[in-house]
Amino acid sequence: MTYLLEARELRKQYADKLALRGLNLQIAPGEIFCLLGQNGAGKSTTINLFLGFIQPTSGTAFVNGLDVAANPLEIKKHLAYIPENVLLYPHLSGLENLALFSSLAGFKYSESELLNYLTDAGLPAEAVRRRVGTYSKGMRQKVGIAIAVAKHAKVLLLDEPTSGLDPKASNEFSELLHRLSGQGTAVLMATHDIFRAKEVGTRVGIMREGELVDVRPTAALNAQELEQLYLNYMH
Ligand SMILES: Nc1ncnc2c1ncn2[C@@H]1O[C@H](COP(=O)(O)OP(=O)(O)OP(=O)(O)O)[C@@H](O)[C@H]1O
Repeated sequence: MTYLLEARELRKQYADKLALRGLNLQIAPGEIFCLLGQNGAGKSTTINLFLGFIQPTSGTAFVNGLDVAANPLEIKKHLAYIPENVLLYPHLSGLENLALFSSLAGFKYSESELLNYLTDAGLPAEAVRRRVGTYSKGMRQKVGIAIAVAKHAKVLLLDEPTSGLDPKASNEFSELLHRLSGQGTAVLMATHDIFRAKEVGTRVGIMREGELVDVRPTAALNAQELEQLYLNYMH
């Protein structure tokens, strides 16, 4: 099987900090893998290596079977990145942002198709023509998801996507992820939210000091057991 995301002995040394110590990870289509770990554990470094934002010191990150370092442009077609604060053009509407980003990815849609993507992602109809500068964080996340779906991204990389969202928005976000994973999208999500990880993830991985110290299928744990497991590793 071709994994949509794979890390082989991935290492990242910053000037004076070994941030990732030989990560091995495989994420299949339809999986939602949640990375848990304290501040500084190496979660964002992992995501940034898959995005090609930074270069590995050694080892390889693969997206859809392609070495990220050797195919920096090609892999971007397969990826959508949703950070805590989705970066959009604030002076453009949600509709205009979606039109712009999907055309940059090579897709031209009619207005009604664009509207469908936005409403499917849960953006209220009243907001679609409003400037993004007036949107809440949850609304920007929804535009981010609409962009991911419109560009047919096979992989979603999420860094703290639900941090600061209210419970309803966070729950809607989880439902969207479930829907996308049902269609075969692979998701890697860094989060501090153990409850959300248990609820949305198919597997959770616990990172400590640049190492993946435990990986579990979420179905095998309840939220309390997961919290206990996490805390045990943090001592
Ligand atoms: N550009 C950089 N230069 C030097 N050190 C860095 C750099 N980026 C990250 N680090 C260090 O690498 C380690 C891993 O950082 P990383 O951001 O991956 O952690 P994280 O698990 O995402 O943390 P958080 O939960 O706070 O986002 C930390 O010790 C951090 O200080």
